[in-house]
Amino acid sequence: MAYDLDAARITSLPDDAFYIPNFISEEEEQILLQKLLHSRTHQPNAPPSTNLHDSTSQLTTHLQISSAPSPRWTHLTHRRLQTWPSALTKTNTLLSSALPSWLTTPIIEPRFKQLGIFADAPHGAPNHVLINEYKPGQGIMPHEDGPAYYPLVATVSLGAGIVLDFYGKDAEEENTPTSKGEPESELEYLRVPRFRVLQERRSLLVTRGKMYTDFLHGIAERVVDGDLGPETVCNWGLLGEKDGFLGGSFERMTRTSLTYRDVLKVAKVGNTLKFLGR
Ligand SMILES: O=C(O)CCC(=O)C(=O)O
Ligand SMILES: [Fe+2]
Repeated sequence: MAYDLDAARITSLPDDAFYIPNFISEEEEQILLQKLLHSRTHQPNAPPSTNLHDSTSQLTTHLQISSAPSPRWTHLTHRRLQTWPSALTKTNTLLSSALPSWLTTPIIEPRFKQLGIFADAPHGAPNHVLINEYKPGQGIMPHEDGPAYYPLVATVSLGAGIVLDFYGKDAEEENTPTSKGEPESELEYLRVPRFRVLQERRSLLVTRGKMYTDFLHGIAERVVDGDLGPETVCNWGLLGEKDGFLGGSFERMTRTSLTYRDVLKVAKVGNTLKFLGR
């Protein structure tokens, strides 16, 4: 399949954001979800994989033991998370290690390559993937991804749709009081998103440049995403299957995101082991 990045531009957003529906097939989505289903919860001393047919997991298990922390599910209060190939160090450095093939093919190779989205990134390709899983009612607080990464995130959504909210960084300007009178705390202010992007399952969302550096992004803790339409959803015209959203709302289901990034600082694991061995 050939992709035309410019046709995918979300023109109502500041530079730059792109949306491609049906970026992966249903079969590819199922393979990825199966991989994640069989990942165990993070246990520092977990025994190696016994799945003899799974050479990827054997290889990564070997790498985990010899080098990096185990990238299995870590449970947070509001979602659970995997970090591949490993979490960054305290100085935002990635210990160099290949991504497993199920995260690489076909998403990075050949599709990101065809789109050229990481062509200008320092490593020419993503070297890091965060996987977040959200059950209905779960979300992620407005935040920015920060300077550890080249300012571009490519997100593939699995399992279900979800609305991603973007907020201006200037809190004063963006916040509106939820009630009249003196707010007791900052929490009394309800942040109103400046932009909303509906990410369908199997879609790709790319944000870079100003969209990366000048805005916060978050996912509201809701069980229903509502108020959906051409006026309120920035990528409405680019959606693959609008029919499911014409009623103006949908019930959340479990949604998993793969967020691909290029970590700027990379250390060779060999050097690190030498350093640790001293
Ligand atoms: O799940 C998403 O689409 C957003 C995840 C996110 O913002 C992050 O991991 O930094
Ligand atoms: Fe983020």
